[in-house]
Amino acid sequence: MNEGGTGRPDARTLIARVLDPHSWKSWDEPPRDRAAPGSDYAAELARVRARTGYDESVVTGEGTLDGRRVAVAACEFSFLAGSIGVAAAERLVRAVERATAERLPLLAAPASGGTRMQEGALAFTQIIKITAAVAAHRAAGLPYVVYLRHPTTGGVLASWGSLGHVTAAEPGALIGFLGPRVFESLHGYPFPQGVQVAENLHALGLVDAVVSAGDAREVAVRALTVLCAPRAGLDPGPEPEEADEPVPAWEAVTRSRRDDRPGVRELLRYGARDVTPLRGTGTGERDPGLLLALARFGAAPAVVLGQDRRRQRAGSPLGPAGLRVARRGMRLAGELRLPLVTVVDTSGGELSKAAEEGGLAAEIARCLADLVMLDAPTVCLLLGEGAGGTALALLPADRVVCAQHAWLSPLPPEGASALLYRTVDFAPEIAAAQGVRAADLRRDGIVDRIVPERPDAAYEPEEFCRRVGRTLGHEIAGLLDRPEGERTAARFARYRSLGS
Ligand SMILES: CC(C)(COP(=O)(O)OP(=O)(O)OC[C@H]1O[C@@H](n2cnc3c(N)ncnc32)[C@H](O)[C@@H]1OP(=O)(O)O)[C@@H](O)C(=O)NCCC(=O)NCCSC(=O)CC(=O)O
Repeated sequence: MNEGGTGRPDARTLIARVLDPHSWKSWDEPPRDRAAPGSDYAAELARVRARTGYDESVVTGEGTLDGRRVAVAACEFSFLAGSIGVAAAERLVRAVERATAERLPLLAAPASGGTRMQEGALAFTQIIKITAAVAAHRAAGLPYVVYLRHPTTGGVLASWGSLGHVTAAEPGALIGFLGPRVFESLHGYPFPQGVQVAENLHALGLVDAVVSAGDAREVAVRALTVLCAPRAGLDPGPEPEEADEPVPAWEAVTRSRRDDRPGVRELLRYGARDVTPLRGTGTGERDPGLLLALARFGAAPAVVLGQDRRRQRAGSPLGPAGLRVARRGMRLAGELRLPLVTVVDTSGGELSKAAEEGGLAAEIARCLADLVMLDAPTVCLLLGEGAGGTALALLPADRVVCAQHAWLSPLPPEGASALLYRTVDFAPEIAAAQGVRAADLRRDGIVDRIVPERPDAAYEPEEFCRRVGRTLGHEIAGLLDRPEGERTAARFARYRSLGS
């Protein structure tokens, strides 16, 4: 076991820690060096090979992870800083192509100084073929999970390091495009501290998690349990219970606003399993009001994107970034043909200069468009409040499930009252007149199923969340058993016929 005196595992040690014991099989063939015989570079390669026991900066192969066959590509930093020349790139690309051909999920663990300087421009362009191979793997609907290790820089971060469906990073790892040593030599002063650090990238929504090498196995197992879950033949369980007693509209509105009403976090805690939270857009934007996660409801896998009412109330109203996070979830679901569960629970979107300038209305439009067009089974859960365009943005699913006291309305009832009568006093009457309740929504073909509250989700949060989880699992299993074309045609017909 070589920790290189850094406390960080080398490539082989990391692979042995993550995969099932004795399951590793190398795919590596001897590298075809670009170094001219007798050159300094050839001598350097020979020295590094003798010193490290690695024949190149990249190690590839397969093994099992909790019994599941996976392909693996990892960098070895002690070998010329994990830099990527033609031979390393060729090895990497062959492994990605083999993973695609054999329909294996791919785990990548880069740690690199980027393009290998000794090989110049041709090495630089290898980034393209690596990216193309990873893109083709993803386009084949196969999961790609990345663990960014210390340090990951340059063209490696700008290609296979940044293309994961899920991306974790090593604690304290230096992760940045520009090598800080290069920056300092060029400019004469150091690059700002605390920028190119895993924790900062996590805070900003550029990576999903910061995970020690010791915990990487568990995180990968959990993510793949969802990403690789069967997409057909799931047991839908018994027919879920339904609520048939309509409640007065204003009662539903007031109950939906209780502080102790369970939200999307409680739903994931009590009603789901194998939850992997994802962070932000993955491209540097986040919004605490929108939670994104992988999870399972019973056996049914899902990408969950949920409006977190508590976070919204605590000063993070749902803005355009939140809807861009939601659209990341939609892309993930579409690419991997994973069922999508959207959770609506919002008293309305952010009303501010920043939200307007950030394109809130346009993001609502793009969410609606992405969701109605999505090539994946979709279920919407109306969980509580459902006011305005940011609620509607997550609604148009194949199936819509509504909690008994949830509601949907173009504005909060107080806003509608103010709009019509210049006072909020008529909110209860307006709520009743606008047909916002679960029973009204079902009558109008907007909702398919109402989940009972006994008598209020706030009184029975755990049991209510389990009931909702069972209902979502049932709906997903039913959708997965329908041919995709039929499912999307039905979705179109459903929303085309609203009101007609
Ligand atoms: C990655 C690092 C932060 C690691 O710093 P450390 O202090 O841990 O290690 P170090 O700098 O001593 O590097 C270890 C050894 O690897 C060598 N080394 C580092 N990066 C290399 C590279 N890309 N090609 C060839 N050798 C490289 C160093 O010269 C050194 O050699 P020796 O031990 O013999 O002294 C730093 O090396 C660095 O800033 N590298 C440059 C990163 C970068 O800007 N890459 C962009 C490349 S162009 C690219 O990738 C394309 C693009 O940007 O789009």
